[in-house]
Amino acid sequence: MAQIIDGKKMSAKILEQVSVDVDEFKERYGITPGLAVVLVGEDPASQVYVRNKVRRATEVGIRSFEHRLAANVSQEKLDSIVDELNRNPEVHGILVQLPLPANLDEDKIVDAIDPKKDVDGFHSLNVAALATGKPGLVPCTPQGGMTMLQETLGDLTGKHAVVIGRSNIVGKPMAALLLQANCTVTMVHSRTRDIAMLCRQADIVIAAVGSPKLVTAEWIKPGATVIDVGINAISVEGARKLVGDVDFATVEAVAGAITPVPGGVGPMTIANLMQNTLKAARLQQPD
Ligand SMILES: Nc1nc(=O)c2c([nH]1)NC[C@@H]1CN(c3ccc(C(=O)N[C@@H](CCC(=O)O)C(=O)O)cc3)C=[N+]21
Repeated sequence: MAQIIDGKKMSAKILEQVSVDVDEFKERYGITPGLAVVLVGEDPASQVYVRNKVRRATEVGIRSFEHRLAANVSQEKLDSIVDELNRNPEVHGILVQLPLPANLDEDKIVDAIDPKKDVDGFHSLNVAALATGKPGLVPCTPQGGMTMLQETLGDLTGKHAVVIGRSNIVGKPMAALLLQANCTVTMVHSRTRDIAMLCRQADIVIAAVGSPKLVTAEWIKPGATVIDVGINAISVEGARKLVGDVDFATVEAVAGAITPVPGGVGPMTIANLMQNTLKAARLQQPD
């Protein structure tokens, strides 16, 4: 039976520290860190995430600014809101909830955010910084996965990590962080031949594809650490259920350690968002 890596507990610890650090920041600069969340459209899952982010922000003493826009908002309108948030000195972090409706240009909006306020770490300059090992804002979900790995395994040097999925928001930044931590990194994706064979060689498996229960016990080397980034809403006997990309029930029996869904990477993402907001607020102070 695998050790369950408790993202709820781990994120609570991070949030406690952020709360202390926010107090210190307020004391030092006389400023409250601010996070703006922009939500376009009415996707119910997105609304849940945004509500959670706002709640956590309040808990740690970060002021939040919510912008809810109709799904048919124009690119110009969205651009002008981002521009206004860039210039607002009370806003230190800006998050535009993705995905955006198809008529909007996601890359353009993300690159319009001031890189110092880019708490998602999605701006081209932050992507470049991560790829070249320079300081910058790091994407929250991959950072959360790394914290879970380091808390569980300690030093990751020499470990073979297989990342399933090559998205810009999880797979690629995750691979960059693992590489930075001296792992040997293999990336596998929909066009990879024999994913199962490659995964079985991994000390660490990161599942980030958005395919419910894709990873089964036969893919996992006994004792390996499994980080499940998938958040898939499925319907079980008419009820909405959240499952990951990993078939938890079977994999748990072989893995050495595993993250659950819910209660795994999700809460870590939000904790890191708060950490990034404070980091961004510091970056924007003169000294
Ligand atoms: N610009 C942008 N940045 C994001 O970081 C971003 C985004 N867009 N779009 C959507 C995804 C998804 N995401 C989640 C965050 C927390 C949980 C989370 O805390 N989940 C809880 C359960 C929540 C529930 O019950 O639905 C858990 O796993 O335990 C889930 C998903 C951030 N995202």
